[in-house]
Amino acid sequence: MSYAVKEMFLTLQGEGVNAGRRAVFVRFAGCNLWSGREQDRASAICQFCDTDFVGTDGEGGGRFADAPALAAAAADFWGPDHAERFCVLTGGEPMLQIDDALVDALHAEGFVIAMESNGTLPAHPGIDWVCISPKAGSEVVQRRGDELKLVWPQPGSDLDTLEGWDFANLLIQPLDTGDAAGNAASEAAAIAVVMDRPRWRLTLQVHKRLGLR
Ligand SMILES: C[S@@+](CC[C@H](N)C(=O)[O-])C[C@H]1O[C@@H](n2cnc3c(N)ncnc32)[C@H](O)[C@@H]1O
Ligand SMILES: Nc1nc2[nH]cc(C(=O)O)c2c(=O)[nH]1
Ligand code: SF4
Ligand SMILES: [Mg+2]
Repeated sequence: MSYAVKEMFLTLQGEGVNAGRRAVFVRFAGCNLWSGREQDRASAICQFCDTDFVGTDGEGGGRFADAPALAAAAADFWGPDHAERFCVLTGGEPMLQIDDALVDALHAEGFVIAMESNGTLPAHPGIDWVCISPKAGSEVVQRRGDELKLVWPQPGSDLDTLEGWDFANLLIQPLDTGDAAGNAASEAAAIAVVMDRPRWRLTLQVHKRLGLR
């Protein structure tokens, strides 16, 4: 199978339990909860997306003919050292494209594989770190994993229900509204959740604060 990748880059994981870790990001093109076109945003299931995942024209992006080609490109971004190789598969919705061949090829290059998914498709069992970020109004089938990362506030999502799922870490991530006042309100709302429910921890998108990708 070939893979449509919007962009690929080396950075720090900015979110979640692995925040601060050196990582190659592979951003797959396409999502099942929004077309990615601004004119469709208001009618999409997921309306707050902060990401351009349309097409394959980003830096490091392209159509990769097969899994070894994609994995070799990720290894090039990491560099020759094999120690601690870590990649994050995101998008868009990465589970639309991740398959056995890709997981095997990334493992063969020595990568620990993390994934950021909306959970509407089952996670590939070979993924080493599964992060699920549920979206209100979607049917989440992947109800177990390493971290559940809820963007907040999110009308229609129920914290009690999510606490019943099988995740090792429960994280609240303030909604990036695109403006300072909105972001301050999101942060206050997220802090209030943690103060009220000690099972949850605050996670911030630190790459945005640091000016990283
Ligand atoms: C762009 S998504 C791609 C992966 C997958 N489609 C998903 O939604 O989990 C990556 C992460 O960014 C989060 N995210 C998207 N838009 C956001 C926003 N405006 N504010 C905060 N987090 C956001 C998502 O919830 C997800 O955890
Ligand atoms: N640095 C950095 N960390 C991230 N963690 C999750 C991201 C994503 O868009 O999936 C992301 C991203 O876009 N950049
Ligand atoms: S599910 Fe993820 S990639 Fe798709 S629109 Fe929502 S945040 Fe963006
Ligand atoms: Mg992002």
